[in-house]
Amino acid sequence: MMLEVNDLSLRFGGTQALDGVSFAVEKSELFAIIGPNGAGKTSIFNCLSGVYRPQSGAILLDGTRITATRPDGIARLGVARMFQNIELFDNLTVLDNIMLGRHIHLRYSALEAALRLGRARRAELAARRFAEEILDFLDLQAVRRHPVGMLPYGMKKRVELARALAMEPRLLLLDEPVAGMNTEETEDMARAILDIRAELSTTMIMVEHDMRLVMDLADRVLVLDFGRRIALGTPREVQQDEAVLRAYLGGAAEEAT
Ligand SMILES: Nc1ncnc2c1ncn2[C@@H]1O[C@H](COP(=O)(O)OP(=O)(O)OP(=O)(O)O)[C@@H](O)[C@H]1O
Repeated sequence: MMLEVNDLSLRFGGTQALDGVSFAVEKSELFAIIGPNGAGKTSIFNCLSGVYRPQSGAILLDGTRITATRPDGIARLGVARMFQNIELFDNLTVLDNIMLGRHIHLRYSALEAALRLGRARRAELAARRFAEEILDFLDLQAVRRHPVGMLPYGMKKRVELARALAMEPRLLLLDEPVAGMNTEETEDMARAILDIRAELSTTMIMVEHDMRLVMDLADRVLVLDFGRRIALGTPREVQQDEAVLRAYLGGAAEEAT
């Protein structure tokens, strides 16, 4: 298993955000986490990326315990996150935003960087080549020199995805990747996610409210309600699960069936 989450609990004062949640994600899997508002989805992402520290339980990435690792350490271990709210630099170009995502891979000393010699120069060139590949891969070449602030919403999200991919993550966290998108933008994003899985074999965990997208794309789905795991299985399995239907009574899960 590439990721193991064992008996994770997280509390905020009187609120039990996560209550003994366990699941495991296989390498190259596209894993989804769903649940009604306040179910604990974002809390899991925040634990996985080191933003929150759970009171109990363990998170293992390729066997290494990362439960108490800080966000920068987790990023360096290869966990990248595409945020729900766009966190790009509006005044910088698409290419520069993507290059920034790459900087944690450029491990050279300040002196080398200043002199732009040897290792630094080679690393910079490799980063540039890789950024170009990602621009091709996500069909962003036409806007590479455009300031991100000028782009339409759907394309900004694609740049955000490109920046996360630039870290060559072994685990990519997608935080509501199609929130606020129209039908066409949603289809583009779905295709990009499928391309990433098919061609890069990146392991992905997606939190998403769009049931149709989750059911179409995910290999397996974890369903949370009030911080507890109520179901885990294939999209077909969770859609037929009694507890899931109850949690979503009158909600999106029924629409998707
Ligand atoms: N920083 C925090 N301080 C206090 N309570 C929090 C904090 N973060 C989350 N919570 C609480 O923990 C519970 C789970 O929240 P979380 O954001 O993980 O749910 P969610 O499933 O992502 O919800 P949504 O679908 O609305 O984004 C909620 O009751 C929420 O109010």
